[in-house]
Amino acid sequence: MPADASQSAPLLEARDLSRPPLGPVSLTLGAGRCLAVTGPSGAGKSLLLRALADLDPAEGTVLFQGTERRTLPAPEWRRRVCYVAADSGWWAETVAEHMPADKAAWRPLMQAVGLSDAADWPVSRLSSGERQRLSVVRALARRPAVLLLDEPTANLDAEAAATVEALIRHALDDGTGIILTSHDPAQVDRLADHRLRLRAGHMEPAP
Ligand SMILES: Nc1ncnc2c1ncn2[C@@H]1O[C@H](COP(=O)(O)OP(=O)(O)OP(=O)(O)O)[C@@H](O)[C@H]1O
Repeated sequence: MPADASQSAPLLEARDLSRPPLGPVSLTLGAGRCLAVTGPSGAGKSLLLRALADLDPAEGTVLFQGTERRTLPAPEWRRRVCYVAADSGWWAETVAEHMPADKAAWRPLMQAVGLSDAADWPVSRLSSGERQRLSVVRALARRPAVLLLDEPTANLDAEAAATVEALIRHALDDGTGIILTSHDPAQVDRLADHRLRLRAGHMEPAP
């Protein structure tokens, strides 16, 4: 049985997704639902998120609201299905240069993660925890329909992690579908409606 995090029509659906050593994996995700992908280090969690975002070549079928991934140009797909790495890249000089032109889309999010002054900061000064919080802000500011969060609080202390979890909850309330990986069972309990457990690239039945 595929892991099922859908409530109504699926936002995202994967059928027999495979990218050795990952797969085959099948799942569905509905609007406003959160699917947690768990499993030991090296189980294939990041490979799964990257395959869903079309960042690596993969076999199988992935659909966004019934539209197959291969029928859409990659940038368009990634606008809808947005992957946020645990340690994502920053290429321009300042934080603001990575954000959309509409400041209203991201100023409140920056404030929510305790970084209201960070817009003019050079990216070279960012700590790993600041980078991680701002990566989530950067992704949410573009309002993707599906957000794929790879260990979104891995570099954060409890207080900063709570601000990111609050953003995640807010996005879920707004109807965003979220798939996250986590090594923190308590976080999975707090956020996830459904779980998918991987081991050595294969789906394990939920405990
Ligand atoms: N490009 C690649 N080609 C072949 N194997 C890869 C590739 N990238 C990663 N792997 C391997 O696939 C396995 C799964 O990697 P992945 O990064 O998805 O693990 P993970 O579950 O996210 O682990 P962690 O919890 O440590 O982040 C690992 O054994 C890794 O070495």
